[in-house]
Amino acid sequence: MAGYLGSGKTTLLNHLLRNNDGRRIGVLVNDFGSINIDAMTVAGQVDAALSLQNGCLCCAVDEEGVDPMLDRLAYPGAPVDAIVIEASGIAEPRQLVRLVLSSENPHIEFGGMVEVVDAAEFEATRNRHPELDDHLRFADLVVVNKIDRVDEADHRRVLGTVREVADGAVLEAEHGRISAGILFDDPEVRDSAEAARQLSFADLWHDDHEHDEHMHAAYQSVEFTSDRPLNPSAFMRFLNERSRGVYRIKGPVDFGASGANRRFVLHTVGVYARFDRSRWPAGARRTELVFIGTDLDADQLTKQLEDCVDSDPEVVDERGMLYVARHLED
Ligand SMILES: Nc1nc2c(ncn2[C@@H]2O[C@H](COP(=O)(O)OP(=O)(O)OP(=O)(O)O)[C@@H](O)[C@H]2O)c(=O)[nH]1
Repeated sequence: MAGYLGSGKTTLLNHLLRNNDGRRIGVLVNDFGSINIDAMTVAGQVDAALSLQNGCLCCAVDEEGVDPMLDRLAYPGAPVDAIVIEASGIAEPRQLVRLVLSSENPHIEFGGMVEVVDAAEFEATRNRHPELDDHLRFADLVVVNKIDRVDEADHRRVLGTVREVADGAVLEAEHGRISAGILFDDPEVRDSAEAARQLSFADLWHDDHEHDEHMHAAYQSVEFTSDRPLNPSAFMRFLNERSRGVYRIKGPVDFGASGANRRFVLHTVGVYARFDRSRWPAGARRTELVFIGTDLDADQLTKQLEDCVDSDPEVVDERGMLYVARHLED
């Protein structure tokens, strides 16, 4: 997560921690001066936070320190489901994403780059920092925050400009209240002992805002399933041209004989796309994709995907599989 000084990164982070829907969220910040997650997580005291085993792991890191810190948070049976890295106001988001993507830790999956923008300061910030446009283009999700601080005309203008410049999905928010569901997968079902620990975390949390579920900025999810294989060329064309509101896509894809009857599990965030190849469990061979994003047109998406169904799945589409192979995990 990135954003200029005072845009509301910490506020958004605190909102996610409080409204985690049972997800255990670890936190990495590279500028402790700007973060006040809670008195219970004293700056840099990773071990103290770890010993709470409740999903909030705070530690001061510089960018070079990211990989070892990720290794400390992500391992089989780790106490967190998702990690939020908050870049300081001046950090270069690209560098941070490169570090996450280049992590060799098999338990790390890139979840997306979120850029937080202050709606009231947007134009002034953009004048002072023309590179903001680059950051908006690069972000997988832009959160236009502090909507309460602008009048309707400014609101419309700022949102219009952001939508024009940004390549990814755009959400508006007040006090960083977005739904955790757009960023994170559903929490795993845990045993009651762990659920109790999560509760004690919520109890510990110093909540100084009214909790109002209805204030969460909405996102949509659209599901597509097909028992008939998809044509790889058609599907890769669809992926390349997917609507910019699509923040994430995940799920298995059946490419039929073209994919040597294997299961290709797709995971996309913004423009990033990856396939993991595996075998189909008995009786479960079908394409089952979930699309998560903003401003999604469910009918259009469904129609586009139906058009990807292979009319001749026994004919091997080698060319299409070459495109798929570019996104295969090593
Ligand atoms: N009115 C209003 N104030 C907000 C909103 N979101 C955050 N703030 C306030 O804006 C100030 C800055 O918010 P932070 O969350 O600390 O911003 P930040 O991006 O973490 O700041 P740095 O870490 O300094 O870059 C705080 O006083 C917040 O309470 C919002 O949507 N509306």
